[in-house]
Amino acid sequence: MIELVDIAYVRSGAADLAGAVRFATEVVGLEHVDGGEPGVAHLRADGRHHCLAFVEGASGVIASAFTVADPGALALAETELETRGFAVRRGDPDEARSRRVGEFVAFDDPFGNRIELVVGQQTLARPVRYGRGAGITEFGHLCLDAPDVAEAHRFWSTTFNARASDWIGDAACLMRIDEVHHKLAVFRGDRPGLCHVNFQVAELDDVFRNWHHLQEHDVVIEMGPGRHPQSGAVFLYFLGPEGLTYEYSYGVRRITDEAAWRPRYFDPAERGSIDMWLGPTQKPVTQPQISSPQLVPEGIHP
Ligand SMILES: O=C(O)c1cccc(O)c1O
Ligand SMILES: [Fe+2]
Repeated sequence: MIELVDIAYVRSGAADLAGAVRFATEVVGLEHVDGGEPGVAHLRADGRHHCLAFVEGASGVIASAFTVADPGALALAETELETRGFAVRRGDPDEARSRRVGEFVAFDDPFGNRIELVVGQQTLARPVRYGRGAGITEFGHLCLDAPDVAEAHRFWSTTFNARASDWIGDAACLMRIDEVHHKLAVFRGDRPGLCHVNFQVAELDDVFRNWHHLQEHDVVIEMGPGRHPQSGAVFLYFLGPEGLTYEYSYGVRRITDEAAWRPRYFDPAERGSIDMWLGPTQKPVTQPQISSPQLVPEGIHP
């Protein structure tokens, strides 16, 4: 079993790189860390050098990354994935540099989501220069799509150390890799892709201030403000450029008594199973996984 220590970043293709960066900084509130790398923009939310990278090119998610403990753990992970029949590719030094990691490997999950396992993700010592006072405190979680959520849970909980914290029937599984209620979620969707990236905010008020700010800037609100009964977080989903859905949330549950926690099974047909405030619900837009032919420069295919 491979131990995931944390989420690291999402890498996403942007047809309009400047527009994606403008939205991520001025609307979402992230910092643009200028890495002097043409065609790549790094966005920062917390101590990590970045948790979101836009790469100029076709829109779509390129990869979602998780941290493992150290190079030894990464080498073991590589072997373990190969033993389980996955094609694994080691990133080359230029690719690792662009990701601000020491080393990484890439593979596709059983549903076609490109996953990267990394070690040595850079931390920046200086405080985050948030693009706007949205109240962001950290990169909270990422959510992938898969056609079979139970199968996705089986994959993440047997190959990796992910544990189900809660289920929304066969529509979603929320999984933890540390005390946070979930750092990884899988939503049911026909095709692989990134359902959303989540940023935690400091106060309840931030969610509502951000809601007004988004409305003033004509941003498409996909769902919320509402409260998820699973993590207990107050949330707001909204659609950014390039088909990327962002979520702000406040007040995510921490599971401190690991042995005592039992996952709950919410009924997706119950009104309120995703929003206790019974707001209008719709599945957030998924940013499709970039298909492998377009991935050649970035991809794992020889
Ligand atoms: O925070 C949650 O509990 C949650 C529940 C359903 C869907 C989500 O995206 C969530 O973040
Ligand atoms: Fe979420």
